[in-house]
Amino acid sequence: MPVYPSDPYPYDLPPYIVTTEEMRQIEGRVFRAGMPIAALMEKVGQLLSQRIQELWPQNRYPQLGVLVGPGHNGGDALVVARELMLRGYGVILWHPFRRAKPLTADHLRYAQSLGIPVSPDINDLGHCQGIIDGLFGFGLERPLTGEVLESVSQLNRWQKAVISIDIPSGLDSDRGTVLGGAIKADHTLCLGLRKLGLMQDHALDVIGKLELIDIGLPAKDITAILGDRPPVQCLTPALWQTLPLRRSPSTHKYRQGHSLLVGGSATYGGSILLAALAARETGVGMLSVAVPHHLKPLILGQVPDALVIGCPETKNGAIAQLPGDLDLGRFQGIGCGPGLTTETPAVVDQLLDSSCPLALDADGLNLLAQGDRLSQLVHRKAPTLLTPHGGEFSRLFPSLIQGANRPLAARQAAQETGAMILLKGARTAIANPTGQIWINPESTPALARGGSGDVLTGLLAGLWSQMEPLSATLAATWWHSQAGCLAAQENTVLGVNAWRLTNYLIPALRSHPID
Ligand SMILES: NC(=O)C1=CN([C@@H]2O[C@H](COP(=O)(O)OP(=O)(O)OC[C@H]3O[C@@H](n4cnc5c(N)ncnc54)[C@H](OP(=O)(O)O)[C@@H]3O)[C@@H](O)[C@H]2O)[C@@H](O)CC1
Ligand SMILES: Nc1ncnc2c1ncn2[C@@H]1O[C@H](COP(=O)(O)OP(=O)(O)O)[C@@H](O)[C@H]1O
Ligand SMILES: [K+]
Repeated sequence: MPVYPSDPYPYDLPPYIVTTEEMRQIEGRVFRAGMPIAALMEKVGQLLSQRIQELWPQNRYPQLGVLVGPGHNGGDALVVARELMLRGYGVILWHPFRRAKPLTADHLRYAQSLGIPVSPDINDLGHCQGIIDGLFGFGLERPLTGEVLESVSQLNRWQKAVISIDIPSGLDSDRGTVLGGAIKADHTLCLGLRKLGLMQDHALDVIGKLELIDIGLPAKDITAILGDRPPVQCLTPALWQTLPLRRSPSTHKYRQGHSLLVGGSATYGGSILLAALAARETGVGMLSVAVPHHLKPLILGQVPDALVIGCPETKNGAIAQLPGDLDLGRFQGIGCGPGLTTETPAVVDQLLDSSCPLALDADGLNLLAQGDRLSQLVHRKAPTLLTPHGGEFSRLFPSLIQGANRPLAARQAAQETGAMILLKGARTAIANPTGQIWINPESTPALARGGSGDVLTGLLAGLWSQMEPLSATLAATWWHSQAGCLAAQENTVLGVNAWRLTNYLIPALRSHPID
């Protein structure tokens, strides 16, 4: 199973993610330059037909139902319907609309001239093995209603195999929200460039497996529209090449970075251990772990190569303070938060006051949300990363409506705080203060369990001591989810506990050739 769908991006552009408006502007340049709309539609239809035949061989999918909308998404679907019929598939069209765009109307008329049946009744598609969804693409402007909505619900109840063209119909192509109702697709064949709405956590159950179909949009048209904007793009396997895997023979441990992890408590002893186990897989030269005194034997027992700093502790077994002689200037990457509890804000204040690159997670974030710490963050000079999951993000940034558009909310939070924001989720979004956004297109629900985030914090702390912070953050996020995917592949989606995840970090790394 390819862990990452092959990305047909031949023009070495970043794998951009676009808004509906940006897509329209790019396509507008192509049409103004002379590409006939009908020609592009025909090209798109041929590309889609080829891919659908690979996904749905005729012997297993002899009868196909095609949903034909009133716009060019419907036009695409009609080209596909005709081409598949000519290749021997049984095809029936569903088109309940009274009017359609001229090009779509022409294709409908031609399909009918070829004898392809058209019905306004969705039940006439009940015998089909597969449904191709060409109802709406990025032109959907308002919620589905009436008969269209009822038919979409009926179709979803059938639970047939569904391939959506460009976007599952009913989905808002920017926000990924459902407008009244939406087709639930097994595959979404996205045309040309990924739409922002397809990268939203809440849309994933509707999208199914997302594939990009290269329709030959010239790089010059893409960069003409996107070039001067802070890009929104996907993480890609190229990140494997950025990991610090090349070492000079003459290196020594002090040249491979020194990271510090701060956390752990009587209530939460394991999370800091998980972070430490992950940090050491990054090959960091030295790893220090500051924990309450009573946890020192636990860490030493499991991570004997770590320098464990036993800290004075509160009566509840949390860190009361960092040792006075701890020189934070020795560290090039600090990860603070796993299992910390919110008992001792002074620990976070001390780290925030330091000039160290700092990643705050879990209770480190909950303490940051208290008082005016967050508003002061913009004055911090050293690189700072916040790694909230949805709940922590809402506590930190209650005014930012992340639900509808998590990547844009992360961007706004980054611009407000001057920190990098890694908003964890099914499609983790990373934003930096200049407005750039990266979205991880590939992960696994196997990670949706306690401890997964602690492993990420360890990777971040370990890589921040060896790489430039942004590259380290992107690489850690990619590495973390790829390890999760590999672990799920070999242990089922239920078998990826955080401890096992730490044991899949090196196998995931090893499974990708390093040039
Ligand atoms: N541009 C190109 O040539 C290319 C485009 N491509 C393909 O075309 C898609 C974009 O095409 P599009 O712009 O025609 O929009 P699309 O989503 O097909 O239809 C929207 C239409 O539906 C209507 N409508 C809206 N809401 C409605 C509702 N709730 N209930 C009922 N009707 C509703 C609305 O009409 P209205 O009623 O608003 O007048 C509008 O006309 C794109 O996703 C890709 O697949 C690619 O092939 C590349 C080349
Ligand atoms: N449905 C999902 N699909 C993919 N990744 C997920 C999903 N749910 C959570 N994750 C990932 O799992 C990790 C969970 O982190 P977090 O909630 O902080 O866990 P904890 O703090 O308990 O360690 C994050 O990296 C997140 O991106
Ligand atoms: K569609």
